[in-house]
Amino acid sequence: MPNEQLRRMDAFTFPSYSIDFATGEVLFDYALTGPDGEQRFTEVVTLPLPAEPASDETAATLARVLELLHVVAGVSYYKTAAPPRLVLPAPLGAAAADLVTAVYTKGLAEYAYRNQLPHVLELRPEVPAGEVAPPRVYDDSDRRPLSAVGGGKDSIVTLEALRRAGFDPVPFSVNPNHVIVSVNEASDLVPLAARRRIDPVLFDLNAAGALNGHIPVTAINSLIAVATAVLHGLGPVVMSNERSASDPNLVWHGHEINHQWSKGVEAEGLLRVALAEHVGLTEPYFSLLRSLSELHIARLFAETERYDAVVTSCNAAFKLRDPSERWCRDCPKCRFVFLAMAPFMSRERITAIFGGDLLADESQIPGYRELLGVDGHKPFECVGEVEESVVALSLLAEQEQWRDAPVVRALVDAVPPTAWSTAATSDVFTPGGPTYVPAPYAKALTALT
Ligand SMILES: CC(=O)N[C@H]1[C@@H](OP(=O)(O)OP(=O)(O)OC[C@H]2O[C@@H](n3ccc(=O)[nH]c3=O)[C@H](O)[C@@H]2O)O[C@H](CO)[C@@H](O)[C@@H]1O[C@H](C)C(=O)N[C@@H](C)C(=O)N[C@@H](CCC(=O)O)C(=O)O
Ligand SMILES: Nc1ncnc2c1ncn2[C@@H]1O[C@H](COP(=O)(O)OP(=O)(O)OP(=O)(O)O)[C@@H](O)[C@H]1O
Repeated sequence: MPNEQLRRMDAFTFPSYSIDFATGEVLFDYALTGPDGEQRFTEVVTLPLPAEPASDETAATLARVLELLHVVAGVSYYKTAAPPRLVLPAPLGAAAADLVTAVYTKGLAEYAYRNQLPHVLELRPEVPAGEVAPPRVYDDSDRRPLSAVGGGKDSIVTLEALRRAGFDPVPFSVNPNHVIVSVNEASDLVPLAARRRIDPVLFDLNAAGALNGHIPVTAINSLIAVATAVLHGLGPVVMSNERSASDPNLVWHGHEINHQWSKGVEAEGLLRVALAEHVGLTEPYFSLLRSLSELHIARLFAETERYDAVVTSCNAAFKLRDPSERWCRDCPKCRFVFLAMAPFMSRERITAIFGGDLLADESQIPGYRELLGVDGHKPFECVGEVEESVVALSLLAEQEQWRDAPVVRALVDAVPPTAWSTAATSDVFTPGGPTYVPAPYAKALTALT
C-alpha cells in the first residue's frame, strides 16, 4: 500500500485472535482502515507446549492474557500510520484500559517525538461498552518463577540470585538467538522459549517509507512470558529491569519521553494491576532488580565469571536482520556497559568480554561525552543515568590500570566540577525507590546486595 494511503488511515482495529492448542500457535489480526481501504496484518506468537494438555481452567486464564497481548502487540502495526482512532475489540476494565492507553502513548513517546506526532501522546483508546466477566482467581505465587533472559548482564544477575536463594527459576526468552542460547547453556538450567513472528508486510511498508520508530517491546515480551507461565503452571514472571529505566530522556510537549518506558516501574505497576483485574493472577510479574542502579548491577555481574564468554548486552546483536555477532563496540549501550563494568574487573577480563578496549580508543570520546551529560541529552538507548556514568568515571580515575587510558584522561578533563560533587554524594550503590518485589523474593535481593 502506498505511503500516502497509509497516512490517510483513520482507525486501527483488532479484528480477531485465535489459538491452536495442538501447536501453541496464536494468530493476532490487526487492521488499519481509511478512505482508501484496509491494510491487514497478522502477528504469530508460538508458545512452548507443556507435557500435559491445558485444562479448561488454564485455557480460560490463558485466553485472558492473550486478550491483553493482542491489544498491546498491536503497537508495531499502529505505528506505520498513527491514525487518530484506536478501536479496541472488547470491553475492558479500568486497569486494563489504563495499561493499553499508557502502552500506546508513553510506550510510543520516543516514536512520537522523533516523527513529530504529538497527537500520539494524547491518544485515548475507544473501549466498547459492556461488562467484563470477573476472571477465575489463580494463585501462582508459590510456584517456580519464570525468569526472562535477554542475554545481557541484568538477567544473568537475576537468574543467579534466584538460583542461590533456592527458587529454581525457569529461564525464558522470546526468539532466543545464539547469545541467549549460549547464556542458557552456561546457566545449566533448562529453558523455555516462545517464538514471535512479525508480519513481513511490516518490513515491506518500512522499506517503502512508512512511519517507523521505537516500540515498547518489553511490554510485549512480558505478556508472552506471562502467557507461557500460565500455560506451564508456573509462578511469577521475574524481570531484571533496573531503577534507572524509569528515568526519562527528555520532556516534549509536557510529556516525558523515555526510551525504556516499558522497562520502568510505572509500566510494571500498570501491568501487574491489569493482570490481577483481567486475568485473576495474584502474583503475576515483578522486577527483582528494580531498586538497583545499572552500575550496581554491573558490580554484581562482575562477581561471577561463569558467563564472560557469552554475556552480550549490545542491542545490535538482537536485530531481526543482520545482527552483530556479540558486542558491536560502537553504540551507546556498548560504551555504557563497558564503563559500568570496568571499575570492577581487570582490564584483561573486560577486554576479553567485549573483544576490545573501548577506553583505549579515542574515537569513542564523543559518545562518552553524551553519556556523561557533557554534550546533548541521554541517548535513546538502554543506558544508565549521567550520574552513574560520572561515578564510574570517578572510580576509574582512581585506579592504576585505568587512570591513563586515553578516553579516561579526556573525560576526566571534560566533566564539569558540579558533576564530580554530585558523584561524590551519589546513592548509586544504595538500593532505593519503589519496587513490587514480593516478600518471599526479597531475600534473594538481600543476599545479592
Ligand atoms: C534490535 C533493535 O534495537 N531494534 C530497534 C531498531 O530496529 P531495526 O530496524 O534496526 O532492526 P530490527 O530490530 O531487526 O527491527 C526491524 C523492524 O521491525 C519492526 N519491529 C521490530 C520489533 C518489534 O517488536 N516491533 C517492530 O515493529 C520495526 O519497524 C523495526 O524497524 O530500531 C527500531 C525503530 O526504532 C526499534 O523499534 C527496534 O527495537 C526493537 C523493538 C527492540 O527489540 N529493541 C530492544 C533491543 C530495545 O530497544 N529495548 C529497550 C527496552 C525498551 C522498552 O521500553 O521495552 C532497551 O533495552 O532499552
Ligand atoms: N528476547 C527476550 N525474551 C524475554 N525477555 C527478554 C528478552 N530480551 C530482553 N528481555 C527481558 O527484558 C528486560 C529488559 O531487557 P534488557 O536487554 O535491558 O536486559 P538484559 O539483556 O538482561 O541486560 P542488559 O541491560 O545488560 O542488556 C530484562 O528483564 C530481560 O530479561
